[in-house]
Amino acid sequence: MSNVGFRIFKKVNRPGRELIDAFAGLPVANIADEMNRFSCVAARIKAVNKALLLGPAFTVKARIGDNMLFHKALDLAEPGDIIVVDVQGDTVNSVTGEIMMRQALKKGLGGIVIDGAVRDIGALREMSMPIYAAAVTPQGPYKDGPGEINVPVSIGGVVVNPGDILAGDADGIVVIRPQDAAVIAAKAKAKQQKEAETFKAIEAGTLDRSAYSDEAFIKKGCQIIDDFYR
Ligand SMILES: O=C([O-])CC(=O)C(=O)O
Ligand SMILES: [Mg+2]
Repeated sequence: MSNVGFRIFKKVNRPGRELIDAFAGLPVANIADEMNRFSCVAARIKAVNKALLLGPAFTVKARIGDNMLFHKALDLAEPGDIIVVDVQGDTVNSVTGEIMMRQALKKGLGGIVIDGAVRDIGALREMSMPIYAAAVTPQGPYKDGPGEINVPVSIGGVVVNPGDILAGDADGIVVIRPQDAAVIAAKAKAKQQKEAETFKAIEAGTLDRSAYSDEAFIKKGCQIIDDFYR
């Protein structure tokens, strides 16, 4: 493929729905913990509404301030897909709004993630489809291209390949490679169950706090002073 920067790959190697659904109901924080606390999209990319994100990535590399390729992705993406838009973090121009998001909703897309800005935020906040973005501005997009569809992109410091699994909640988004997904989902589920037991122990007053005892701190070299600061 020679026309780097202006090309469209129509096919995405999507993981099976069963593999994706293994993450349903798991807090994103627990999933990320089981990836050694890596692979989370930068905190500036936030949920616009309360809808939970889970699905395979359909990627767009957009020219700054331009959404021609994003519009094309709306036509090419399949129900359940998450359109991931890399505009290099630029927030001077919004690259989507209510008209486009109504089309995404109508198509049954899994969600939209933009390392950039949106507009028509009042309507987007009320939508049942998950939308994540870095900023809001009324200043709209141009529609000229170039750009690319379904190549690896970078959003919030994380590489996203077409077909990677994205999971998002109020905390943010984690990106999972399909080949690692089964193991990570199993570990995250076990962690969630362990946390449920921790919550019960907190209520029962039986939670083991020995890791934070005075002895544990002294062993680390901490000075513990039974007096006022003066
Ligand atoms: O003009 C655009 O392409 C973005 C927008 O506001 C909309 O989709 O409503
Ligand atoms: Mg609009």
